[in-house]
Amino acid sequence: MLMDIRMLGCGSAFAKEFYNNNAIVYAGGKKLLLDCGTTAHVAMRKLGISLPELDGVLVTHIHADHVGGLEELAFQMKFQFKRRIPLYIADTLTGILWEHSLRGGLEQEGLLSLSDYFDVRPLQEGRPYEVLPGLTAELLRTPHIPGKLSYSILFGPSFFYSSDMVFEPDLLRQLVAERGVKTIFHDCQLEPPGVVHTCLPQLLTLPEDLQRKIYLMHYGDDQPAYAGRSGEMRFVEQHRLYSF
Ligand SMILES: O=c1ccn([C@@H]2O[C@@H]3COP(=O)(O)O[C@H]3[C@H]2O)c(=O)[nH]1
Ligand SMILES: [Zn+2]
Ligand SMILES: [Zn+2]
Repeated sequence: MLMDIRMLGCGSAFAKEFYNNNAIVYAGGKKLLLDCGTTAHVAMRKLGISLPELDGVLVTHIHADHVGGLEELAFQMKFQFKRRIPLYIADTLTGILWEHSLRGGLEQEGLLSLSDYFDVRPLQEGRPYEVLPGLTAELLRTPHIPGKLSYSILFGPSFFYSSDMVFEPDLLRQLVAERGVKTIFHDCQLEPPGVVHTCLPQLLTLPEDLQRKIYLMHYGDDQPAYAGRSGEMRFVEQHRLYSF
């Protein structure tokens, strides 16, 4: 077994029935928090996961449903648990995360940078890094919002986790054909048009053998109405443990 993954939430940014689309990745007996949105701390509490259990946090891009819980993570780790947790993030995003998102809350006398709170591990796109024992993560820049950096992740040899991204059918085909990807967790806006996300009707145009590899996440509160309407693709269930 390569890795396990449990979504803390599968909801879109504004979903109220589902938590933010964040996850815990398990490998080698360790835990990686994958994005840390506004609802991440409540969702972890529901699952009985306490912050000292985390062995790292990886951030895909800077939207509140993916980074809105980082201030609490930083403060709790700094002052309550007295630990600098590894923060894996694209090298292009470290400055933006601090200057445009976290600095307002975290900066104080003696604490002037991201590194004062986190053990920052900048990742270069296209290179694999060991983020948990025996598990690598490779960032792939994928399009989301015009002018905004966002990175999807290839875990190990065969698990692709989309960040928020627009429909990129050629990339999905290439990942399977050339990179050996066997499983894809993909964001999915249920109703078109897919302007900054991939929407379900677009994913339904993919060939069935590719659809069978895809699990849908980052969906809206109306997801139950789509049961049986996702072709060969399955919806990820939040809090369920998946092994790949
Ligand atoms: O140009 C824009 C920018 C943003 N948005 C909305 O804001 C949300 C931010 O989080 P998200 O990336 O999960 O989803 C985004 C969309 O729902 C949008 O519709 N168009
Ligand atoms: Zn999002
Ligand atoms: Zn986003």
